[in-house]
Amino acid sequence: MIPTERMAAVDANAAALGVPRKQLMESSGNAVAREVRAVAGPGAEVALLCGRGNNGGDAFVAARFLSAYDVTVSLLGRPESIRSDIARENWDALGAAEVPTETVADSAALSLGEPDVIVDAMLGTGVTGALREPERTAARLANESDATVVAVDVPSGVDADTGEPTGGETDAAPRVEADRVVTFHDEKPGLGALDAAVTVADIGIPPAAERYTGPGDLLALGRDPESHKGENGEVLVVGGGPYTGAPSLSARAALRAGADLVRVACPETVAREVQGYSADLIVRGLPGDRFVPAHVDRVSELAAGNDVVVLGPGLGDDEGAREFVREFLAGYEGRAVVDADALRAVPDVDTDAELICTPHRGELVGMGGETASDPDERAGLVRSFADEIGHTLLVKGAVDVVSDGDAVRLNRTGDPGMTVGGTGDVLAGAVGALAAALDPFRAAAVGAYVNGRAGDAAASESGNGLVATDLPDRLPEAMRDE
Ligand SMILES: NC(=O)C1=CN([C@@H]2O[C@H](COP(=O)(O)OP(=O)(O)OC[C@H]3O[C@@H](n4cnc5c(N)ncnc54)[C@H](O)[C@@H]3O)[C@@H](O)[C@H]2O)[C@@H](O)CC1
Ligand SMILES: [K+]
Repeated sequence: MIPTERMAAVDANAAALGVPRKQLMESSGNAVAREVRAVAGPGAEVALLCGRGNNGGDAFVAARFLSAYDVTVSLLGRPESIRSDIARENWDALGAAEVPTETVADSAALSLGEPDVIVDAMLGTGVTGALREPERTAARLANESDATVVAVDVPSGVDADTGEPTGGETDAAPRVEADRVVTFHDEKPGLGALDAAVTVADIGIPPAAERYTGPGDLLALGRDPESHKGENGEVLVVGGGPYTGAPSLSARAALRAGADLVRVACPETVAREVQGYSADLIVRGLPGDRFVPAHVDRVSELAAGNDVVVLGPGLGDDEGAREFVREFLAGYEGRAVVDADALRAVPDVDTDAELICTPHRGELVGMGGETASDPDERAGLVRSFADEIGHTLLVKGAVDVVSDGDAVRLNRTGDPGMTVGGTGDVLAGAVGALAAALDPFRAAAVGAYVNGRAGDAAASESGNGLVATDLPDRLPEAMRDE
């Protein structure tokens, strides 16, 4: 089962793996033709109703695979209005294949005749709102016809995620009532509820497009261009004590990963140094040189005004800091990224907070989790441990494993040079900023992907001389969709 949004991401990941969309369209069209062959023998009359999006493009391809049939391709709209290059190229290819085509500019010109099969390729997952003309009339005619109606991907006017009419239940607008649906790659959540036979066609999307993060995962980042300061996330980094570099790196990474405001709560002894790292940070010094339980109230107060807390960078592993983490988490109900020395406390604390834990394999074991050398086995172990602790895990390694206890995603961006100290602090900060906008699982997966990409870019310049401070400023480029 794959929701529409995830399908678009997987599609983009497939393209990055060398299987571009036009190739997928070829496979989709081929699958549609196969479905037509399953319902009618050679010579049968087939009417293909095609929209101007890629759903229509699938049918242009199908028509080329149906040379043994009496095929008519009807384009609803003008050829100039075909929306993508790949659909237009397939439209143009129909001429060479001598497939009869017609264009239907308005509904008055629509007549279907008496075909044996109608292929509904008007609208797929790109539909918005109720069917407009001429699709609306075409859907009504298809529903009234005696032909077997084969829908491409999803019946036109049906929401693939919900199965509901796109115009809403109260709207009298018709949707296509298909006899059969040939959908691509995986079952869609909304199709099960329909009174139609659903075929899932494998269109050659490599399993790696789903298994690993890729540029498609960045589609989740689409920011609202109208947003104001503060709407893209406020992050509080809680760390420092024995180390000053760690909280500074996390904070800088959070800013570069898109947070609007980043505050750092740290012992006053290191506050000046953290502030010196970046004038863009708001630094709150706490009495003393280490975190202690007496700081919990003040930090909780600060945390309440933020979307996400990044807890742990540079905290140190003394008993006071450990107790601080336990008491803070016990009372915190928001979202937090937990890293480094704060990780050990997580399995013992009863908290209502929503946590993203970012251990490396050693820290995972320290938390009570297990690891394995076989990647599949390791992924399974991470998943069940995430389920057990009730939080999202991002386990760092040559291949990172992300799981919320249900879904699992692997990430293979990143360079061996990134084993240098501090890159984990950058990751935690980036995930913190992302978690202000995305759910924990996606924030972790996208964070791992972009952090690794920033590392790859840095390594291409500095090789093994890469240092963690090279990474934050490379995040914006790494977050850009290819
Ligand atoms: N991995 C994928 O996602 C793949 C998708 N493919 C096909 O691509 C389809 C999605 O393509 P598109 O994103 O181009 O979307 P559609 O083909 O669904 O078309 C969207 C276009 O239709 C028009 N439109 C939208 N709502 C309308 C309404 N209510 N009434 C009339 N016109 C309306 C708009 O011009 C819009 O741009 C899928 O359903 C599938 O058939 C396949 O080609 C292969 C792989
Ligand atoms: K359709």
